[in-house]
Amino acid sequence: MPILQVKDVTKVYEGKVTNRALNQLSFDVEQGEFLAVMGPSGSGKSTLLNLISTIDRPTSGEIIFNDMKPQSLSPNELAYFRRRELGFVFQDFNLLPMLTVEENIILPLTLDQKPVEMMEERLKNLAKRLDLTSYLHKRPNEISGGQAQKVAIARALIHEPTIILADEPTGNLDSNNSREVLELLSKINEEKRATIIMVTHDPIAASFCDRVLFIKDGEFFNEIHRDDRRQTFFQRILNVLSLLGGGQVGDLSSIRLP
Ligand SMILES: Nc1ncnc2c1ncn2[C@@H]1O[C@H](COP(=O)(O)OP(=O)(O)OP(=O)(O)O)[C@@H](O)[C@H]1O
Repeated sequence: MPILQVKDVTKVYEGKVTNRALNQLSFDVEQGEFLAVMGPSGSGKSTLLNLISTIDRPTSGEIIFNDMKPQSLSPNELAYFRRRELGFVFQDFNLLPMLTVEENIILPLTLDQKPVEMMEERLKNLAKRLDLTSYLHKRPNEISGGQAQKVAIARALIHEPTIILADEPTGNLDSNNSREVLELLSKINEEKRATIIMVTHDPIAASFCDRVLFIKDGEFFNEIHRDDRRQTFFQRILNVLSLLGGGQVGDLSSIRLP
């Protein structure tokens, strides 16, 4: 039974010009999968994340989450559902500058008024696993971008969500920090069987996933599974991207992955 089902989802933005951002898109995500979503600019990736994260509603079609339809929830139930079931990782980290690293990480539990012992226990475990212990008392402006993204990942994990949604999580990082963050996401995915959906423009980032779903003009274009070495998977991702158009695949095809 898939953990997430996107069924015939269409999203039309009405305005002076009607814009069909997604058109009858369907796919499933299994528990424990690490899925990348790729597509040219304007292909509907952010729209899709907004629908999965219940920030917006489809015009038609359904999104089913663990056998449940979030669209049928009341606004209050929906806010709780989002806080409880989803973890978010953004390109620009979205840490609160006035809070310490530690306070940022436990924020989802603070908002849910969880017991202090639970917060301390989970914080201690995560900080150790993600190697954050030495800067827990610093503020976001006192740490590097790579460290900030690790803090954001810890915050996304602390309430043990059903799905982690990551929107270009390496978009603001250099290649070393990107690799560290992607290795961390892979480790969390493998060890905790956490389900991760990651939107990315970066084929190297996508090569860390189990599957890549490609969309074009709001429609399903292709999907490929990683059943071989990462280098081969990376080359296959580049092949699909070159069919999709709009990238600089030629510059990347000679890259050897570390
Ligand atoms: N709120 C909105 N109102 C009207 N049109 C929108 C809105 N949001 C997105 N669109 C349009 O829907 C289409 C898909 O946009 P979306 O942002 O989902 O693409 P994307 O694949 O995430 O692009 P990018 O990679 O550039 O972030 C685009 O044509 C965009 O202009």
